[in-house]
Amino acid sequence: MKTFDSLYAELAEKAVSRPEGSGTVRALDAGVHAIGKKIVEEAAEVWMAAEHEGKDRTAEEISQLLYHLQVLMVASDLTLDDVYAHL
Ligand SMILES: N=c1c2ncn([C@@H]3O[C@H](COP(=O)(O)OP(=O)(O)OP(=O)(O)O)[C@@H](O)[C@H]3O)c2ncn1[C@@H]1O[C@H](COP(=O)(O)O)[C@@H](O)[C@H]1O
Repeated sequence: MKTFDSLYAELAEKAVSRPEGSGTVRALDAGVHAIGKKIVEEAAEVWMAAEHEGKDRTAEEISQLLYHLQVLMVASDLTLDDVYAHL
C-alpha cells in the first residue's frame, strides 16, 4: 500500500524525470499559486465530506488533500523531514 513517504518519493522523482502525462508535472508547472488554490478547494471538500458524506468519501478527500500538500512541498523545495521537524 502507498504511504505518505512513498508518495512523496514518487512525486519528487517525477519532478525530476518529468514523465509525459503526469498530473504532478502539470501542477508543478502551474506554480505555487495554482497549487495553493487547489489545496484550499480540497480542504473545503474534506470538510464537506466529513460533515455530510460519510467515512469513505472523507478518506478519499483527505487522500487528495494530502497529495496536493505534497505537490506544494515539492514545488517549495521542502522535504518530509522539513515538515516532520515541526510535528
Ligand atoms: N494521489 C494522487 C492524487 N490525488 C488527487 N490527485 C489529483 O487531484 C484531482 C482530484 O481533484 P478533484 O476531486 O477536484 O477532481 P477534478 O476537479 O476532476 O480534478 P481537476 O479537474 O482539478 O484536475 C485528480 O484529478 C488528480 O488530478 C492526484 N493525482 C495523483 N495522485 C498520485 O500521484 C502519483 C503521481 O501521479 P501523476 O503525476 O499523475 O503520474 C500517482 O501515484 C497518483 O496515484
